[in-house]
Parts: sequence; C-alpha cells; structure tokens
Amino acid sequence: MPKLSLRTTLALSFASISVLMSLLLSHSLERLANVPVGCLQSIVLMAGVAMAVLSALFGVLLAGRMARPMMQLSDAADRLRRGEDDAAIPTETAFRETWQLSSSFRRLIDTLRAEQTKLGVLNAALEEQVSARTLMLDTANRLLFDSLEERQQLVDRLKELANTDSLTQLLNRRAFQERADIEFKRLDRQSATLSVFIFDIDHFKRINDGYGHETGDEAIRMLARTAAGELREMDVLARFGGEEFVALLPDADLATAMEVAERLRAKITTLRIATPAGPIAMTASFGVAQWVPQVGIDTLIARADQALYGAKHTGRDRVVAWDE
Ligand SMILES: Nc1nc2c(ncn2[C@@H]2O[C@H](COP(=O)(O)OP(=O)(O)OP(=O)(O)O)[C@@H](O)[C@H]2O)c(=O)[nH]1
Repeated sequence: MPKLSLRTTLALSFASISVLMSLLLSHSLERLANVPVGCLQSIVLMAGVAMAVLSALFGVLLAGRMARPMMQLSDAADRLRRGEDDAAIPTETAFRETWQLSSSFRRLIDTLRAEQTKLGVLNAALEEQVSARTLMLDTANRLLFDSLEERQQLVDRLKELANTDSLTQLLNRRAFQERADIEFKRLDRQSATLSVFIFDIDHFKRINDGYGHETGDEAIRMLARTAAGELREMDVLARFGGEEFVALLPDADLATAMEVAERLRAKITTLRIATPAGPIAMTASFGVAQWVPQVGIDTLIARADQALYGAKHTGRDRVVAWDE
C-alpha cells in the first residue's frame, strides 16, 4: 500500500475533523435555530473543546507513530556502534518520511558492512604481506649475520695464519716481534726482569743432507713441541727462521733463563728422530741475555744472538750467557 506523507496525513486528518464538525453543525442547524443564544454559546464552546480534544488525541497518536520508528532507528544505531550485528531496523512504518529514513539507514548499513568486509579482506592481505616481509627480513638478517660471522672467522683465521709458522704452529718472527713489543710496553722500567734466549739445532745441515729434508722438518717439529712443553704459559716462543728459535721469558732473570735453557738443552739430547736408517739424536746451542733498562728488544735479541754465536764457537750443545 502506498505510504502517505506526514503533511498529507495531517491535512487529511484536520480536513476530516473539520468536515465532520461542519456536518454535525449543519445537521443540527434547524434544531439550533430555536435555541437561546446563551445555550448556543455553550454548544459552540463545547464543540470547540471537543475539536481541541480530538485534535490533541490525534496529535498524540500521530506523534507516537512518528516517534516509534525513530526511536527504533536510534536504538539500532547505538547497537551497531557497539558492534552488535543483530540491530533491528524497522521495516514497517506509518509515514513515507520515516519509511524513507529507515530505508536510507538500511542502505547505509549495507554499504558500511560491505566496506567492512572489503577492509577485512585488505587487512588479511596486508597482514600476509607483512609476515612475508618479516620472514624475508629475518632471513636477510640471518644471512648477513652468518656472512659477517664467516667473514670474522675468516679474518681471524687469516690473522692466525699470518702469525703462525706453518711447520711448527709456533709464532713466526713477525708475531714474536709484536708480542715482544707488547711485553716491552708493559715493562716496569725500574723493577722488571725479563730475559731472552735464542737456540739453534747444531749441524742441522748434516741432518738435512744425511737423512733428507723430511727428517730435517721432523727434527724442527720435535724441537718446537719439546720447547713449548718446557716453557710457561706466559713465555713467548717463536720460530725465528730455519732451525733457529727464540724464547722471551717475562719475570725471569739471567739465572732463571739459563736454568730453563739448560733444562731444554738436556731434554733435546734425549730426543730421537726416526729415519729410514734408524733413530738419530740432535743437540742445540743456546744464547741467553737479560734485559736491562735502556735496552730495547732488538738489542736484547742481538745480545742473545751473540751469546749463541759464542756457544756455537765453543763446541755447541751448550748454553752461553751474553757477556760484555
Ligand atoms: N728441513 C728443513 N731445513 C731447513 C729449514 N730451514 C732451513 N733449513 C736448513 O737448515 C740448514 C741450516 O744450516 P746452517 O745455517 O749451516 O746451520 P747448521 O748446519 O745447523 O750449523 P750450525 O748452526 O753452525 O750448527 C740449511 O741446510 C737450510 O737449508 C726447514 O724449514 N726445513
């Protein structure tokens, strides 16, 4: 059924009331002719009151029918705002205006729900993208970390290789120089003691020439292991080159260094190197020098070297201290 607008309803209603009242009046007009004026006044007054009461009742009825769907819409709006999905939107209303308002509201909600669904889909896609990116970043981070770690390991290994003598795994000459510099910087110039000894296999050329280079290498390795075993953790032992070694002994005076060198010399004489012709022995000569203030590492090594030269020229297989 087509809905009437509020304006039409009001106009029709008041017209009907007016027509009804006019009909009542016109039907009663003949009988009213003989009614005294005072009574007539009362009748008109009563008719006016009746019309007012009717209009008021009618107004209340109309307002109620108008207000109900609006209250329902307001209630539905509140429930939707709270996220309740079952908000009832009035479908049947008395007037065209409220019916239109209700339809527009319903369309608005349908549009909002459609947008919400679209947003949900977009949100899910976005979350998927974010977790994919996070995974990529994690992987990239891990790869970067791994490659940095690998790089650091490589650098460490290269440093180690650069500092290590490949035949004996002892420090090489360059690394010894660095460690000696550090020890010298640490030295308390007034009270510290420090000694150095250099030692060298006697007639090593004969071992090489007589039993081969491999046997010579084995002799060098054996001597390195033995020396490392005789020295303290804090001592610095290095292969200086060829069959020559150097040991730096912090906190050791000349007597102590001589003692250590002597113990090592004696131990070397007990070593036996396996050769195809049977085990062979070797000896080594030692030159020892103690640090004194004003003397640098190069001078100290040169003094130990001079002492070694002395040991070589006074019969070998001995320990000689540097002497001015
Ligand atoms: N097997 C081997 N031989 C080496 C190595 N480095 C140096 N040599 C050899 O060591 C020998 C050193 O000979 P020399 O300097 O004459 O010394 P030496 O025969 O020990 O004589 P003295 O030191 O005077 O007792 C040479 O034959 C070098 O070729 C090495 O790494 N391995």
